[in-house]
Amino acid sequence: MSTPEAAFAGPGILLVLDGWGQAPAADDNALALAHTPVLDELVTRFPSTLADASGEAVGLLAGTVGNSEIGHMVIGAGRPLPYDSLLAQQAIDNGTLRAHPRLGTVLDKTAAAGRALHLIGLCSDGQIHAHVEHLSDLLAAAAAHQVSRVFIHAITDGRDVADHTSPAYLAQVAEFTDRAGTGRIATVIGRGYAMDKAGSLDLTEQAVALVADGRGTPVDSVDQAVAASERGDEWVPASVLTATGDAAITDSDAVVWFNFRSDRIQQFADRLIEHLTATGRSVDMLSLAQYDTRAAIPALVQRADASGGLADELAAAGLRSVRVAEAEKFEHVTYYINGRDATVRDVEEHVRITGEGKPDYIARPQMNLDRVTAAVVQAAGRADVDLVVANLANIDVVGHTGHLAATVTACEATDAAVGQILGAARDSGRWVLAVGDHGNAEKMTKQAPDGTVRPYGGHTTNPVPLVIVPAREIRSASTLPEKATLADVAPTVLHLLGHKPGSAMTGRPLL
Ligand SMILES: O=C(O)[C@H](O)COP(=O)(O)O
Ligand SMILES: [Mn+2]
Ligand SMILES: [Mn+2]
Repeated sequence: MSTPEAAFAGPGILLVLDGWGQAPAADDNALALAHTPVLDELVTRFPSTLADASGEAVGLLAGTVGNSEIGHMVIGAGRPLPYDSLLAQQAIDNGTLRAHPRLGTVLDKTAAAGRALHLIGLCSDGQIHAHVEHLSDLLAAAAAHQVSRVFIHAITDGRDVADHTSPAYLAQVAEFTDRAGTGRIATVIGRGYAMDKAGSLDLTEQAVALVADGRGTPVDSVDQAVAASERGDEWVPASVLTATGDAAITDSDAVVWFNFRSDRIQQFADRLIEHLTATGRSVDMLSLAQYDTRAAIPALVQRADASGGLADELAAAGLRSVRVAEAEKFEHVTYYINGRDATVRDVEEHVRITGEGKPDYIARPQMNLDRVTAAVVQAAGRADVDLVVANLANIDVVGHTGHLAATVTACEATDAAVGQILGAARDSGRWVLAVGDHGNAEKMTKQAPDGTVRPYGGHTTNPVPLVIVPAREIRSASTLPEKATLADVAPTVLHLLGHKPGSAMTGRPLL
């Protein structure tokens, strides 16, 4: 293998700009609207390309938007990884989900005892946490096993899909139950409550009380539940469908979670398990894919092996890395980039930046970026650190508000931070590889099914910029291939550090 051009070789910084996608300038492109002299110069002055960060290139179904988990996992693994959404869809398409022995056993037991099956999950087709159609397959399985009492506890989205679309998804659920001949929506609640992951247990407890004990506002219809929210689909208050009748979880019932992604449902699952145990209710519980809960829940779809990635290669080579991100993306530069592996290797240091109080992303789009930047600059100045891995969260996290002006400010704050980090890299003789993990802020509107164009804070299928800034100020003759994917990042990083890509990596060094 060739050695990297001298200007690039040596210690470096891998900088993930979360939600940094590429799209032509438009009046809903926050990145293009923002004044970003540093980012603009980066892509014109240094070797750069566009990398695929969505769909099959990273291990998702074709045409599926990227997300932070698969994005960071593929950046770390150096190869596409079949993600949980893809594995669930394959299991549905080839019939193995419906025929899963674990599911069959639980459904038979539930049917024989005349107990209820509770299906809990996010009802949208955002395909980041869940796909409402997966519910349809579980309903068919319940019907095949003659489970007659099936209660759906629907979580409304408005984040991975355009806001105010939840009535359409709930109508789709009603079609599924009609088709299967079993199941009724029993409760509705917004994901802001049911899928909090910031440890705000007061929110989670509302979802637990709703699903476990039927405590919520009585409503006559799902539309009434949705209309009661003053902050869109994410914040639909805990609502009980009176027409469905008592759907509280009783002893010996079964619960199946149909979100495939763990991060935002595990807090709810943990608290529900604890609440049921504390109140003497023993249930059979399954989840569509594996969750990182305190108590293990048997899963219907197993995770792909993500070992042999950057973390393993750095450890084998004895290369020290410092990981820096604020709380929102801390797991992404540690757990996910390490292949969903919670081991902290001897040569790794993890720096988690936390703010004070509850974050308000619209009022403070800067978040705690100044402290993230300071930590990166500090780590970059250390001679014993081979690689600094950092995530700048603002473009994505603020982008999710769907608030254009705040997102523009987030882009500008990120631009200034990148400028400081580039300065520190120059001072310490480091190269910088900057890359997005998926698109977000370059597209802040979306056309709803009814044709209206609405603010949209979710992710996109756009490619992401990938730039390599040399350690020394020279005019480099190097160019990057026209096409790249996130799988090329780890091989490139190892190459710049003077090492070969790992044998499990299928991506290639871009220089
Ligand atoms: O959970 C979220 O905030 C969004 O649904 C997905 O965003 P992420 O993939 O960037 O976490
Ligand atoms: Mn992300
Ligand atoms: Mn995101």
